[in-house]
Amino acid sequence: MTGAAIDLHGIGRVHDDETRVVALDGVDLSIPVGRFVSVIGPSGCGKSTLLRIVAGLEEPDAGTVTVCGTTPAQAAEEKRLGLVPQQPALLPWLTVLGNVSLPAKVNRRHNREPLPDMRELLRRAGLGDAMHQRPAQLSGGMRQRVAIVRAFGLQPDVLLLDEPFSALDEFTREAQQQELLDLWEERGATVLFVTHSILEAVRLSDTVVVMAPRPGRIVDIVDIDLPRPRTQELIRSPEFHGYELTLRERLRDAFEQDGHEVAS
Ligand SMILES: Nc1ncnc2c1ncn2[C@@H]1O[C@H](COP(=O)(O)OP(=O)(O)OP(=O)(O)O)[C@@H](O)[C@H]1O
Repeated sequence: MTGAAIDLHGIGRVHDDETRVVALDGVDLSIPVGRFVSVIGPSGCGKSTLLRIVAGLEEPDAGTVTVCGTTPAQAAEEKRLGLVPQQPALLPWLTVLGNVSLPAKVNRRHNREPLPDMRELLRRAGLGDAMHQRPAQLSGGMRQRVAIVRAFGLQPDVLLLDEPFSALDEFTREAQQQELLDLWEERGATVLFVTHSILEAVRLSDTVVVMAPRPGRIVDIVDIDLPRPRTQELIRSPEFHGYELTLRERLRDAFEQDGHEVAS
């Protein structure tokens, strides 16, 4: 597949409760195949709504959305789409191995590539010893890692992740970021990744999309023109720091537009 993996044109979404919050307004975004794109922005600027629309879990009120050249519903049906939500929804009565294996067992996949070895994926995610435990026996961070392995296990063309590492301590977070990058590079998947962390966005992404709230919209798109792998040395470099500063400025603008005062 070539061209855009995700294409959004004029996306609008108003939540139809009494608040009539304009969660998204006039969102245009085209993400080429294989790109790693992060979305950052103040709380409530519509990041999760955007992800849910791409995942086909919510319908936009305006505009069009295409995923892998088709509708989100069709892409999801064909298992081209994987979603890691903010709260991992694991089945409590299944073991970790059972949880990550289930989607591939119950769904027909769009291609005939052999399924990955789930045990191996779990070991790589540091969950080898937890394979036969149930979700209730795991920490929040471990549950989130199970959700990531489950999404990757389906080998989707497009992977959507909503703040997947926010519950992890710093070192586990770094290890999981690396694991995600390794899987992304191996698979050539397109990734749309929501985060609140500027460092995480610069470390992982080809492109960072900055959003602002009320109405939720895209205010900037910044390409991260840094080589990979993004080593600790690179992370400490002036070039890396320059991108962090740029994004911090753009985010500050987004906060101020939302009526917040930001200390300098
Ligand atoms: N189901 C819903 N019903 C009504 N309003 C909603 C609903 N879901 C989200 N909203 C509102 O839409 C706006 C965008 O919400 P969304 O969750 O997409 O933001 P976000 O940028 O992901 O926030 P956060 O960073 O806090 O997760 C917010 O004002 C939120 O209150």
